[in-house]
Amino acid sequence: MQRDRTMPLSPLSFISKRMSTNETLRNAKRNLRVSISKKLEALDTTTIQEQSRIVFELLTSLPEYQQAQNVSVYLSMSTGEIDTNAIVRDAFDRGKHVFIPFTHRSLQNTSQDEEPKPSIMDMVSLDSLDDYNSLKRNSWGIPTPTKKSLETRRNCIDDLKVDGSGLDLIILPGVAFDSDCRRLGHGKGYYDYFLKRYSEQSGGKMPFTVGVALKEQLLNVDKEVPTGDKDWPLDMIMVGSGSLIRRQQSEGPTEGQLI
Ligand SMILES: Nc1nc2c(c(=O)[nH]1)N(C=O)[C@@H](CNc1ccc(C(=O)N[C@@H](CCC(=O)O)C(=O)O)cc1)CN2
Ligand SMILES: Nc1ncnc2c1ncn2[C@@H]1O[C@H](COP(=O)(O)OP(=O)(O)OP(=O)(O)O)[C@@H](O)[C@H]1O
Repeated sequence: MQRDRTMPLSPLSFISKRMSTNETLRNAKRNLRVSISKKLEALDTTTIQEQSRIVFELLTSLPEYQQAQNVSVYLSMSTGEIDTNAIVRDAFDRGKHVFIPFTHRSLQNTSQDEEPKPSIMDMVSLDSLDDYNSLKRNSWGIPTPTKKSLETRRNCIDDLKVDGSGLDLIILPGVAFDSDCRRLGHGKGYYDYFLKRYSEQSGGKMPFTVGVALKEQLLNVDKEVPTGDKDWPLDMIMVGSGSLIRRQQSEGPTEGQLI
C-alpha cells in the first residue's frame, strides 16, 4: 500500500527506519573489524615491539602525558595492539597514579535484532609494580585484577564523586582508527559507555584521550571508521609509524552527552 506522502511517518515506521540504520552501522563496523584483524594476524612480535617503542617515545615526549598525574592505560594483549608494558613502568617511575580497565560481564541481549547493550567497564587503580606483576590474564589474554581486589582499589568515577579528582589522560586501544581521530573497538561499547558515564559525573570535563595504533590499524586518509552518535572521537592518535595526529575541533559524540 502506498503511503500518503503529505502525512508524517507513523512512530512505528520511524523506529524500523532507525533500526535498519543501526544495523547498517553495526555491519560496517563488523566488516572493518574482520578486515583489520586479518592484517593484524600476520604481524610478528618484533614488528609489534618496534612500533610499541616508537609510540612510547612519542607519548613520553608529549606535555599532556608529562604533566598528567592520573593516567588510565590499558594492559595489552600479546598480539594485535600496541604493547603498553613500557608505558606502565614509565608512569610508575614518574610517580603517576595509574588506572586500568576492569570489565564487568555484559548484560545479555534478549533478542538477536536488538541493539546490543553496552558493557560496563570501570577504571580502577593499579597500585604498584608488584601489583602489576601479580595480575593474571583473563580469557582475552588481558592482565586483569580479581573481583575481590576491587574492595581496596580506587575507582576513578567514585573519586570524581568524592573529591572531584579524575583522570588527566586516557590511553586507549582500538581495532581501527582513522586520520580524523575516529576509533573502532572490539564492539562491546566499553570505552564509549565509560566516557559517557565519566562525562556525566564530571559535568563534561574530560581527560585528554590518546589512541595508540599499530600502523596496520590506521585507515588510509580517504577512508573513515564508520561511527554513530555514541562513538567518542579521540583528541589524538599516536601511530607505530611515528605519526602523531591531533584532532582539529573539540567535541563529544554527536548525541550531545556533554552537559
Ligand atoms: N588490552 C586491552 N584491554 C582492554 C580492551 C582492549 O581492547 N585491549 N578493551 C577495550 O574495550 C576492554 C576489553 N575489551 C575487549 C572486548 C572484546 C574482546 C574480544 O571479544 N575479543 C575477541 C575478538 C573480537 C573482535 O573481533 O574484535 C576475541 O578475543 O576472540 C577483547 C577485549 C578493556 N581492556
Ligand atoms: N553511551 C552508550 N549508550 C548506550 N549504548 C552504547 C553507548 N556506547 C556504546 N553503546 C552500544 O554498545 C554497542 C557496541 O558499540 P560499538 O560497536 O561502538 O563498540 P566499540 O566502539 O567497537 O567498542 P569499545 O567502545 O568497547 O571499544 C553498540 O550497540 C552501541 O550502540
